[in-house]
Amino acid sequence: MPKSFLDRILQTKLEELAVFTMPDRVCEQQEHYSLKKALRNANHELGLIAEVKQASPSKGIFAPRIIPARVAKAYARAGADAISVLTDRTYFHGSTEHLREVRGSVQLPILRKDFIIDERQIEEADRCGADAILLIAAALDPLKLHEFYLAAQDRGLESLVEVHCVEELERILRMFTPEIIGINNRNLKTFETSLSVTETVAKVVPNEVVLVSESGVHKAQDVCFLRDQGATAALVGEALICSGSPEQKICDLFGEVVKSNASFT
Ligand SMILES: O=P(O)(O)OC[C@@H](O)[C@@H](O)c1c[nH]c2ccccc12
Repeated sequence: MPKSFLDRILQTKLEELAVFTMPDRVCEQQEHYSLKKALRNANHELGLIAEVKQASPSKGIFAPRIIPARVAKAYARAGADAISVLTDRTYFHGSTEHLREVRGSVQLPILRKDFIIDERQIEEADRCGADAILLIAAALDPLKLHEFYLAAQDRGLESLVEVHCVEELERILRMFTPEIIGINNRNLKTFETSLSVTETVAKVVPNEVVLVSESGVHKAQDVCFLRDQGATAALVGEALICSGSPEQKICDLFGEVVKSNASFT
């Protein structure tokens, strides 16, 4: 059997973690912002986590010259409820530096987007200014995932638990009920996206959970569709970054801000 792409990414992570050094704290951290509360109290009819993303394994580098802090400020001005920052260097050209820069530029919850397989990465996220971390069900067994979820909680960090299919979700739900569940519309083998993944998996997500639909959102109809499936929020990267004007694109996709509580500096 050829190794799956996720296996390759996880192998690289292991190698990187072998030479890991813990960074200093970004600043005397104030209280964490709550991702869950921000999404429940969204500025648009569907919440938005806007992602700072320069590259992906399927597309290569599509935004070589973005300035993360500047992009994050534009997202905040347009009414994004939270910011996701990719920190994986090898496959997504991100970095924890981006996380620090974004932390210094917006007063919104920040999600650290990476492949977390070691508790040290949770402390690192905290030190670099994140408010939440991503935990990928396909990368962790449910026991480990729950352990990391609790470790994050101990630090005041929330977790977005990402699944790709009903089976993955059911395995997690047998163990515990996460407060925020992300359904990734991207097939990790083919990299194709289909919002029908959210349509199928959303039916199994308990009502009280904050449901985030991730990847493959490009049009205003996509946003309407996801709202109809019961999503609380969408996580959007490429469509915003590649648009040339993230502010305009957010307005095109999400419409008018229905309630302005965005704060930014
Ligand atoms: O650029 P898109 O199609 O809007 O997707 C954003 C986000 O969902 C995607 O970057 C993502 C979802 N889950 C991940 C896990 C690791 C790395 C990246 C991701």
